[in-house]
Amino acid sequence: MGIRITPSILNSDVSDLRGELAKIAGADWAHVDVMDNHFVPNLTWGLPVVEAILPVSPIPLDIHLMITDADRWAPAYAEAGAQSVTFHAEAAAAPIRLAREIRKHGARAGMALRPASPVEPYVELLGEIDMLLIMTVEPGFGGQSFLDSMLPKIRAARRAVTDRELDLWIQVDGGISRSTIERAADAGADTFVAGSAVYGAEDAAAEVEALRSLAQARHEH
Ligand SMILES: O=C(CO)[C@@H](O)[C@H](O)COP(=O)(O)O
Repeated sequence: MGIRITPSILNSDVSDLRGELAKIAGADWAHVDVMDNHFVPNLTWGLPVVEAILPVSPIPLDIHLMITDADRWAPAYAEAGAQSVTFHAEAAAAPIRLAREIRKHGARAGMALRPASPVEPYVELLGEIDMLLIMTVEPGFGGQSFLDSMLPKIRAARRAVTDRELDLWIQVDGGISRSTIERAADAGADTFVAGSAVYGAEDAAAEVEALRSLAQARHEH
């Protein structure tokens, strides 16, 4: 199973996004949190900022939409050139149609679940998406503690993927660091968002590699 490290730029120095993206050139994707102050109590950036950083990013962009009107906005991020676009299951009125539309524009389609949302109601939908994002903190802010209570959900998702022989990545987001990534990898996650762990480190590039080795070692275990 492949491992992907996808650092979140939420807690980077946003006055220098180009420079901050350059620091994580060795990662797989840059994770970009779009928040609308409705779905979550925080406001970040939207399509114009994503369009501005797409051409200067050394790695593909992974867009995580924490917005209420996902059906309206998600396809535009795919059309702009994001490699992956993730909407929240709780926010999408027509998740299957939306996933198909994202894919039609050439991007990978992701679906995210808040901590309170179980995976079971969505298992029949997994064949329509490329990635399931399991939030391991309450969405909205970086720097929170990893919720160990999400481990059974990650395990349940991994079981569903294995049973159905799906080619689906399981991404975890929130509180991922050197001290939590192994637990998430053991439970079945293969794609890891890390915000403050990477941008709070002395050497962001080295931190990406440290996280990658820890997760890789668990999967080879
Ligand atoms: O989506 C979010 C927060 O809602 C994340 O992507 C955070 O940016 C992760 O930050 P850390 O928990 O790793 O500091």
